[in-house]
Amino acid sequence: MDIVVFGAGALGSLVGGLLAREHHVTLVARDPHAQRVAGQGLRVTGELDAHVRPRATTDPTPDDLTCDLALVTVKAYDTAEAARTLATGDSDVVCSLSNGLTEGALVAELGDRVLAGSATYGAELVGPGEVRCTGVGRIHVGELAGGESERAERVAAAFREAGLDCEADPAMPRRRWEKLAVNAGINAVTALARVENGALAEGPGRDVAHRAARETARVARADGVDLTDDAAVAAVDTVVDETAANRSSMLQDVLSGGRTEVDAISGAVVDRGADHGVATPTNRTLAALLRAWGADGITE
Ligand SMILES: NC(=O)c1ccc[n+]([C@@H]2O[C@H](COP(=O)([O-])OP(=O)(O)OC[C@H]3O[C@@H](n4cnc5c(N)ncnc54)[C@H](O)[C@@H]3O)[C@@H](O)[C@H]2O)c1
Ligand SMILES: CC(C)(CO)[C@@H](O)C(=O)[O-]
Repeated sequence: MDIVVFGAGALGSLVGGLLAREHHVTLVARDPHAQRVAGQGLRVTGELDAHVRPRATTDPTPDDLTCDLALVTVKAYDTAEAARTLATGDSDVVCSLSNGLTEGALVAELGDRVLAGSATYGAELVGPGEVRCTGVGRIHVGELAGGESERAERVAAAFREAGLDCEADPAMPRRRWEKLAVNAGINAVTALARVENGALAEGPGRDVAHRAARETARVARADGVDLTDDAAVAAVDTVVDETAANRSSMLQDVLSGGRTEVDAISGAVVDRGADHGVATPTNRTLAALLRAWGADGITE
């Protein structure tokens, strides 16, 4: 398969690097990472080990972006720009692995080429040309509206050929909303309280994370997705348990003084809730506090 990975930072370099063992992969990345990959290849270290030579570019032409599959692995807030650039090429299928609700920005530019995706692999960019796998997870792909899908099966088979754990999921809408509930609960609370995920196993943070997840489930149901409050809360508890020692991606963003994905996570729950007349006071408060930090944030 001809595969473009748009936004090859941590996750995109890991997934793109592993796919390059079997497929023709182009990484769209930024320098100095792109330059190092183009010159010396990409090393995958940590829980997996590979040295591969995908193509890498910072400034893709429409020809570079013409492919069987474009994977979008930018931070959620860069999705709209990625979609505009991808629209200059001719990709058969486009699939985002970013956290948060990003499909609106993709569909606006790329229409029905867009598939939903999610990834639970863990990745850190160690430095130019090297990505560390911090957790072997699983990738799911499927139609935005759900249902069986030949093209999602094709994508999943191509991932498996390259040795990645990947399944086509006919219930992607539910999977994505459940992941949103997890991120709305864990990411926002750990980023604001400055605690590891495991701190939400008990105490006041747990209660706030549960409230945020229950609100997300209510909005999901108003959106036509069958996600119960109990299932959303159970998903938060499972991830807290399985990733107790992790610093969530949003906590890492706050600690490094970077921009957070608040708009696509807590903010998306609030906005979608407002569309359906569902009150989301906990997510509204979390989003406001994260935005207050983002406007004037102290990192020490
Ligand atoms: N890192 C993980 O373990 C992990 C796991 C699951 C999901 N995610 C999600 O995946 C997404 C990406 O996360 P990440 O940790 O890889 O972030 P990251 O910041 O390491 O990677 C994103 C990369 O996209 C690049 N980029 C953005 N716009 C670009 C453009 N126009 N041209 C070229 N490059 C561009 C950035 O420079 C950056 O290197 C996020 O939504 C995150 O929540 C990450
Ligand atoms: C699953 C998760 C919450 C684990 O830290 C992760 O999605 C994150 O950090 O964004």
